[in-house]
Amino acid sequence: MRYKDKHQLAAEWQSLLERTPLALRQAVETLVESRRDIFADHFYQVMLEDPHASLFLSNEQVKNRLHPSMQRWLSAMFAVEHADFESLVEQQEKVGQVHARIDIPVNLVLNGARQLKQALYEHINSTFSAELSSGDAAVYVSDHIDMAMEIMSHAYSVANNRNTRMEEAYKLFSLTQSIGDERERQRSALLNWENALMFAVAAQQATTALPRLASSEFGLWYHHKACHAFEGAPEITTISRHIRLVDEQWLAQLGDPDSQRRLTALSSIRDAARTILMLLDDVLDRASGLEAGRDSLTRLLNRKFLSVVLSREIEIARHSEKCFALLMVDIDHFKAINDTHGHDAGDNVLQQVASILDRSTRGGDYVFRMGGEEFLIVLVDTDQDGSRLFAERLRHAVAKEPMLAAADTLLNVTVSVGVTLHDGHPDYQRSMQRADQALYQAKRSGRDRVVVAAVTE
Ligand SMILES: Nc1nc2c(ncn2[C@@H]2O[C@H](COP(=O)(O)OP(=O)(O)OP(=O)(O)O)[C@@H](O)[C@H]2O)c(=O)[nH]1
Repeated sequence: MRYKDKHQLAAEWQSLLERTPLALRQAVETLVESRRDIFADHFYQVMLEDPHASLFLSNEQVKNRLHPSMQRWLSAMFAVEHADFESLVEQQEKVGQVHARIDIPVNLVLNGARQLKQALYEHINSTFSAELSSGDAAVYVSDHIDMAMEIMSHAYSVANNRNTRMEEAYKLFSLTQSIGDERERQRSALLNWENALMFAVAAQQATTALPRLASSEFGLWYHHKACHAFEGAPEITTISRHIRLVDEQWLAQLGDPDSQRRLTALSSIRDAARTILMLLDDVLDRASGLEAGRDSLTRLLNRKFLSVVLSREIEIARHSEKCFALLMVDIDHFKAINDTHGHDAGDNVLQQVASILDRSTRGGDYVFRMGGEEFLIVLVDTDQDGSRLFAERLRHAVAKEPMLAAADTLLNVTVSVGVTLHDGHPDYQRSMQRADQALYQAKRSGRDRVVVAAVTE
């Protein structure tokens, strides 16, 4: 069932607000505005005492940024006038998405909300005058925070499910890197089943003893691995339907006393096997290219697995002395290569640069093609000096290798590199932005250079 849309949530929130008398809302707004720093302080103090929560909050940058944003959130939540409830809903969704990206457990978020409510109740009780019901104010505060939590939790679970599916797909992809071998193996497994079936038919075996496609070597691989790895692909539903048709309909019809019907069944089975092979080829073709995680031109990882990789590296960095660096690498004046020598020449250059990046990195590093002529290297187990040195070596390696753009065209190509170290902040998008800015600076200051972004506390 679909969850309420933004419009419904906004309307629900508005009616919640309108149930509370204006004077009471005004009093809560005044209280929140005058003490929002106290509430934010209380929140951090209590949460930092929780060893699980402090993993996410103890970083200096989190404190510096989240403290003011928590205060802004409180002000927005308890404003008397809300010009636009949909944007209030969107704000909560964004918070939920950040929580998912950071991978903060939902119980910690709920605990945080409870702590805030507690602090608000205490201040309401101690400051409200007799003519304003502190009980009603507490209900109002509680309903509002619950509403925000409901929206955050939904956004969190949507994003979290996506992350989990991505992670599983990534693991499977790493396990089944050799799509070519798999294709051949399953192709012959399906043909083996077909041969075994023909043999059994020729030997006039009872229909109940005929080999079922679903329990054949191919059927088992398909059910246990392919369905999982390629979940959601349209071909999967059709292949499953064909397997069912074969097992439940055509095999039974092979025992029909009418020879014409038996022949029809045999040819239907053959057609079904051909269709399955064809559809499987389509799925595997896509899997060996872009969708499985590798960019089809350069064979580098494509950015869809970036969040899986960075979340894991952040988790590793949390428990180790060593850090990782992000290197944003961009080919200089690439458009001019395309414009002067053609798109194919551009593609050749992209492949050669990608190959240098791949060769220059160690087994534990990751190289992504972010799109166009931009690449991202996740350099593991490094520090500021190490990552700068690596980036400089990479820049030299590209500059000194003439690129074969076409049979008779050798080009000198350079790259600009923006480098940054992961700063301990649980949200990797911040480091990505820093690397981007460093790259921008490298471009602005003349290209063919490395700029290392300082990690500011
Ligand atoms: N051949 C080829 N070109 C691509 C591909 N993807 C993107 N491009 C082209 O890459 C060019 C990138 O140009 P810009 O973003 O202007 O950058 P630039 O010319 O490298 O300039 P600077 O980055 O500022 O040094 C565009 O012309 C894109 O069309 C691809 O897969 N193959």
